[in-house]
This record gives sequence, C-alpha cells and structure tokens, in this order.
Amino acid sequence: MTDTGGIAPAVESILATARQRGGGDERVSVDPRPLPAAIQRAEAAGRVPIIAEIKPTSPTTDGERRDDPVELAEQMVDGGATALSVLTEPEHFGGSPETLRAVREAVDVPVLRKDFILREDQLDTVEADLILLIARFVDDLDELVTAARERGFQVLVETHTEAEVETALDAGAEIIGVNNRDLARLDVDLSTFESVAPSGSEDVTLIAESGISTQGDVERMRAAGADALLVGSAIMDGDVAANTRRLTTTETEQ
Ligand SMILES: O=C(O)c1ccccc1NCC(=O)[C@H](O)[C@H](O)COP(=O)(O)O
Repeated sequence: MTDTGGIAPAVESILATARQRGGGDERVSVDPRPLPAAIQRAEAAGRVPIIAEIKPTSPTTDGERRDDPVELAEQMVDGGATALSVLTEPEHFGGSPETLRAVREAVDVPVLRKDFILREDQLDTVEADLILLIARFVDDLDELVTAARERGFQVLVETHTEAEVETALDAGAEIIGVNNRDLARLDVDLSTFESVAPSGSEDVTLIAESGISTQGDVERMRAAGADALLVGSAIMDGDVAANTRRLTTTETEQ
C-alpha cells in the first residue's frame, strides 16, 4: 500500500476490513454510461454537474439513514443530479453491492462505485459506470487503472495532494477527484481543491469531493475549476430532491 502512515483510526479500520474483503468470482464486463457526456448535458441544460452520493452513514456522520436507496436515487435524479455515487462499503458506510446494482437498474445516469478497492479481484464485485481508486491507498495505481479499464470501467482516481495528482496523471487518469477531506485527520478544507487541482488540463475531468454544502461552496469549487462536484452529507441530510436541486441550480460562471 502506498502510504497509510498517520491516518485516522476509523480509516485504519476501513482499510483493515477492505484488505479482508473478497472479490467476485467472475470478471465483470461493463458497458459504461460516460460521465464527461453527462457533465456536458448538464451544463447545456444550465445545471451545475453534481454527483449525488448515497451514503447511509459514515465515520463522520451521526446515525444512519435507512430509506430505500432506490427511492433516494430517483429523488436525486429528479433534483437534477448528473450522476450518482453509491457506497458499497458495508461495515463503516452501510452500503452494499446489491444497493448499487438496484440503483443502477433504476436510473439512467452514470453510477460511481464508492469503496476502498485495493486489489484487482475486488473490481469484479459489481458492475458500475465508474470505479473509485484512492491514490494514497493503492499499491500499483497503473496496474489497477489498467485492470479497471479492461473491464470497461471509467476510473475516478481520488487524490488529496499535488504529489498524488502527479501519480494519477502518470497513471493516465482521465477523471481526477481532489478530496477536500483529509483521510489522515478526517477534517475538511475546501482550499484543498483550490490549491491541489491541476490547472489547464483540458483532457482531464476534475471533480471536487467532500465538504460542499452551500451554494457558495458550489460557486467556490466551480471558480477553482471543478467540472463536477461530489456531494454526500449535504444531500443526504433532509429532503434529498430539494437539497440536490438547490445545488444543481446554483448560478455559476465557468
Ligand atoms: O465521509 C466520511 O466520513 C469518510 C470517512 C473516512 C473516509 C472517507 C469518508 N468519506 C468518503 C468521501 O469521499 C465522501 O463520502 C464524499 O466525498 C462525500 O463527502 P461529503 O459531501 O462531505 O459527505
């Protein structure tokens, strides 16, 4: 694993269970719904491209939301979500591969599998349009990016530092997320995206992740170059359709 030094106990626990988790028996083959095209459609329709996350709970959330994930997904799409992110991690986030399967069947937007994937066999758990790989935790990013693409997945490489962005670009990443949440301390700082996101790379789709809750936050991340924003807690807390609509209809200048 690349670097797990000095990370929060909750994340140590997430990684320990991820190392134990098996993968699928059969290699998956995905015909993905393209994220860049979905982002373009949202922008043409005057909506901010938001990837709304179905996150029943997390180490930094109080309690668990037990609503039907398919209903939540449909409400997010009604609210204008460009894509969905579905947690499949069971122990710390209340997710499951079955949830993702059901959500992907019910909607027609791209669906990201949000999990802590460390090995190739874990790619074969369930079909998704995109898969998340966290640069900090994957041993050989090039190898896993290639393995994911061979299965048809689009790959979102998550970063938190400039060095990780370099690693992602070296691995040929075309979709890069900058997580404003520091997985070492679990604190969130929106200036992370502003300082770490690469500028001027037209070929890369840039996603600002975590800590986005207000229309001001949306404007700030868009002004810093985010093509799309990944939002979990602020959408899951309350009326998910209304929360999604509030963020997707923010006026931004790009
Ligand atoms: O969300 C957490 O508490 C968390 C804790 C430990 C590792 C990862 C965690 N979250 C993963 C994410 O990247 C977020 O779910 C996602 O970016 C949405 O963030 P937010 O909008 O702040 O819920």
